[in-house]
Amino acid sequence: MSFSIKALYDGTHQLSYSAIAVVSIIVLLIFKDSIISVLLERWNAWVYLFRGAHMVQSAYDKASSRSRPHHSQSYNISGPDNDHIFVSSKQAIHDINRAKRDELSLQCSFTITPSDCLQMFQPAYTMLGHNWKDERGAEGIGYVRAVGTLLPNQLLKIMPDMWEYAQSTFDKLFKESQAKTGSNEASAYDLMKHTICKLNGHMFFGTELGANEVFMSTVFQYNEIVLNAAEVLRIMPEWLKSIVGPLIKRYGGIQQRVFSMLNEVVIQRLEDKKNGAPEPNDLIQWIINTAPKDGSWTPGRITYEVITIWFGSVHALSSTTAFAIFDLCQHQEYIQPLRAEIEGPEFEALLQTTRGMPLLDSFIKESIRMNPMEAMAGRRQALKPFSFSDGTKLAKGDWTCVPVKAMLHDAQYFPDPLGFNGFRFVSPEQHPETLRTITQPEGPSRAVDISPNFHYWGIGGIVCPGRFYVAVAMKLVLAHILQNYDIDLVDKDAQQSDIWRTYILPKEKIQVRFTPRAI
Ligand code: HEM
Repeated sequence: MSFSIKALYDGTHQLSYSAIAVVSIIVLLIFKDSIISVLLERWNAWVYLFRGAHMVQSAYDKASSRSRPHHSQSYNISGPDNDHIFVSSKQAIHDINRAKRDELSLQCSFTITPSDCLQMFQPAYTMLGHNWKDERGAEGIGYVRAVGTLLPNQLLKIMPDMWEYAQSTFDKLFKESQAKTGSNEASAYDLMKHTICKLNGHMFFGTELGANEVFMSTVFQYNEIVLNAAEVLRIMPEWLKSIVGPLIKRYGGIQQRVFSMLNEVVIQRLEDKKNGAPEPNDLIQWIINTAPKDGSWTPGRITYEVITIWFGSVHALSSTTAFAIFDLCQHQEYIQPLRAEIEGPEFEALLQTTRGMPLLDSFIKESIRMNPMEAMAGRRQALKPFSFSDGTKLAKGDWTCVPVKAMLHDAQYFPDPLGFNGFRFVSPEQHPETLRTITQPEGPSRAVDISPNFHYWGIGGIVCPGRFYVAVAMKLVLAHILQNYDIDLVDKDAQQSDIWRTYILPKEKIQVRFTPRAI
């Protein structure tokens, strides 16, 4: 055996081992603080993968206990990809909103915009290598008008079909599950993923593809692959990613099939538009109509835009609806007043106006408040050094965001923050006699409203334009279930969510008993 540290080698291994040990201990003692902090940081970054949402909450609790109300201090949380400096005071959020475009990027952290794609979906391997420019707006934000203006404007027209799909899809899926398992018990999350996929399929892809069983089942599989594969790829070092990524890209030819089928429709639609043919009412068409006017987008580019919005929409909506089903099971006292609302004139008002059903709306908002599927919102990156009014500083490249879940569970904004008060967002006069719950001090509000305490839909310049559709889709699906089934959790004590990074997702294995009602 030979040693490279010759100076420590005196001919007897015994002595050289001891010398190395002594030197190592001295080095460790001198650099102990830095070594411990590096190890802790790395350790925390990995713990973050499994407990990110809890870490955000406990750091928020600590910071809040040190500060005056409404002045919560900022704090830093390290993740494997990057650190995040969390801010939550009104002033700090105001600082983010008034930041100039060259100070804080308007990149979007959620599931939809180009930068999300780059980080969350790993498009190089999950979207046939589509190369997005990593800046919101770099290639136009027509999609915001498509989803936030054209879709709500058309909701009234597409709602009768949505209602039809909500009913027929859920019942069909339930019967299939019943036939397979011989019982009324089924995974609520799985049922919601399929139901929402069908509902959204109609709104996104219209009659050509929305009603095409082959396309819809392929796009469902594609959804599952992208979300799971992208997370696996995100934690891999680059060299391993370059080996595993191409395998995912080729997996079953699914990406290619979805792309080709959709792209074919886009090409046909562009042709029809040139010829002045009547336009269908779906997201493919709205994206075509809001693409840059200079015609710089190829059919492929339009196809990718539709696919990206598709992923975020199905994933977020099915998780949120599954959580609402868990809440209905756990808080059975709300079922009777909600059924009364569905069976009364309010449901008709919803179908006539896309608005209405204040009790169900409040229940959904409370479910969202209790189970937001993300612990952080409003992520922005400092493009140059940036100072908040309270002195918190961001160096160039740092990320900042808002601890959305912790704020939704904070008593200074929501009385009885950890209690489920399904009708807290309607006025006390609207509370059914049998069920009086506490209300919000600021007065009634709707699930889609944005307010200084409710950052669930994003903050400042980037808020979810799909939220109007979300509210309608959830109301229709929940109304159908409430009207036609008694529901019940099979295991009332089971943990209902999984945490991955700062995402909080419903557990797939949670079974709900859907007992058809004799109506
Ligand atoms: C419950 C379901 C949903 C939740 C919780 C949700 C949440 C969000 C949030 C928090 C943002 C802002 C991102 C940020 O600040 O980092 C966002 C953006 C966005 N969402 Fe949603 N979303 C949902 C469903 C949908 C649906 C169904 C659609 C499409 C139909 C949609 C389309 C979009 C788009 C296009 C953006 C980007 C907005 C922009 O860049 O200005 N979302 N969403």
